[in-house]
Amino acid sequence: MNTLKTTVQMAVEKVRWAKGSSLFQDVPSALCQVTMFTLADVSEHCSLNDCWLIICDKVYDITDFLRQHPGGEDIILEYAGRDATVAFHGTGHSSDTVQEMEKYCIGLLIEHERLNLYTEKLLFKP
Ligand code: HEM
Repeated sequence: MNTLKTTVQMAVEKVRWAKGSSLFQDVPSALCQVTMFTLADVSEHCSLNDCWLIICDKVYDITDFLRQHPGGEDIILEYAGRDATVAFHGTGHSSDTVQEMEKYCIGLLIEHERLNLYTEKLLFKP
């Protein structure tokens, strides 16, 4: 796996995301570690038993949730291993879901491969 995780990157990301996202709220900064993934990393997790998605540049491992998804597992599997931002927001998920899903977040997309860094702010915190 090509996972990139360096001290400098983690420090920069921590500050950025603490400002713009609920991801690290209430997490003591000394314990705050951000794992970076490339698109290639994420693409390796594209099956029913190992399913990652990218939504707003965050990486989610939803393997444990997949079979309980109210919209069905097939619709998510179409996006397994890749970016599902537009599909996720296009299907009008509730704000409760947006908060709850943070427990599945395992890290961030590496900066130069991001598309939607500020989208979360625009969509969820008008
Ligand atoms: C982390 C990823 C996801 C989570 C945690 C999630 C969770 C949920 C939840 C809790 C609902 C019930 C409605 C609500 O409260 O929002 C729902 C509905 C739905 N989801 Fe997702 N979802 C995810 C990704 C996706 C993706 C990528 C799609 C692709 C199009 C999708 C399509 C749908 C559809 C179509 C419904 C409506 C089901 C219905 O009302 O019959 N979801 N999802």
